[in-house]
Amino acid sequence: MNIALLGYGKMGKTIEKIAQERNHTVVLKTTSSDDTIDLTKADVAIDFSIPSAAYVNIKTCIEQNTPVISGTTGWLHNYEDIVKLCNAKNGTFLYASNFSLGVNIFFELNKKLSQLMAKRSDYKVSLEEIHHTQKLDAPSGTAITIANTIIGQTDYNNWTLKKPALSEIKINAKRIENVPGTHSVTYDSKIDSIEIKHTAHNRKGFALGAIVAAEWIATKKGVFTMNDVLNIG
Ligand SMILES: NC(=O)C1=CN([C@@H]2O[C@H](COP(=O)(O)OP(=O)(O)OC[C@H]3O[C@@H](n4cnc5c(N)ncnc54)[C@H](OP(=O)(O)O)[C@@H]3O)[C@@H](O)[C@H]2O)C=CC1
Ligand SMILES: O=C(O)C1=N[C@H](C(=O)O)C[C@H](O)C1
Repeated sequence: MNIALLGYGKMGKTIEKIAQERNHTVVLKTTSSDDTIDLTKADVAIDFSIPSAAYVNIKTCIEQNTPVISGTTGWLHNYEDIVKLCNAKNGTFLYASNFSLGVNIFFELNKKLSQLMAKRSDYKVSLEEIHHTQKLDAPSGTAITIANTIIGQTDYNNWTLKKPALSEIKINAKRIENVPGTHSVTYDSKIDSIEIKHTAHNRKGFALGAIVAAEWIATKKGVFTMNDVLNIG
């Protein structure tokens, strides 16, 4: 498969290595210094760029009729626009806040736990995410996915980085040098605590998941999620 990498930073470089190990060819790499994207040679595009660039990158892929997956976080206020464009152009698009298999299993645990805790008003939920200090957005896209799942299953109606109201989920976003990504969900009562936690030891899980998703969407049409790729959920 010929792959275009939109964004060639920490993730772009890790994805390139895994793509080559799986006998794919990287035919294009773009960074902040590229004004144009020519996808003529690409079978699929993978966007891991920055929040302010992702929308244009994804839109360009759809307009050039190239299946695109995006792992960039912090641009989701434009997600519905992309879905509309993709459907109108009969294109192919997949977004995931986290491509790693481990986190996608963790998402399912979070869903099940939130169902079990839904009516347990003696427990208060909170989230913590820890990432490296270069990260541009807070909270992480993964933490937002986790919080939205809990909101969908319980009486919580919002998440916040600030002091939470009773109906809000507090997200603690910590920035520590070199941490690839750690997420935990804690339910606290006066009697005990229940915690689930995922710790990424490096970026290989994110990158492998992105390549597997790119292989999967290359021949499909529509808007997809990692649940479609991994057949879970
Ligand atoms: N969904 C998931 O599983 C994961 C998501 N992420 C997300 O992926 C994104 C990238 O992460 P990471 O690789 O660590 O970040 P980096 O900062 O290491 O890399 C970002 C890259 O994007 C490039 N870039 C900036 N503007 C543009 C543009 N207009 N077009 C194309 N490329 C551009 C930068 O170029 P330059 O060097 O010139 O500035 C750089 O190469 C983040 O949003 C992060 O949250 C990260 C890990 C996993
Ligand atoms: O910026 C990162 O590094 C990561 N970003 C994603 C997020 O915001 O959830 C996924 C992963 O945790 C690493």
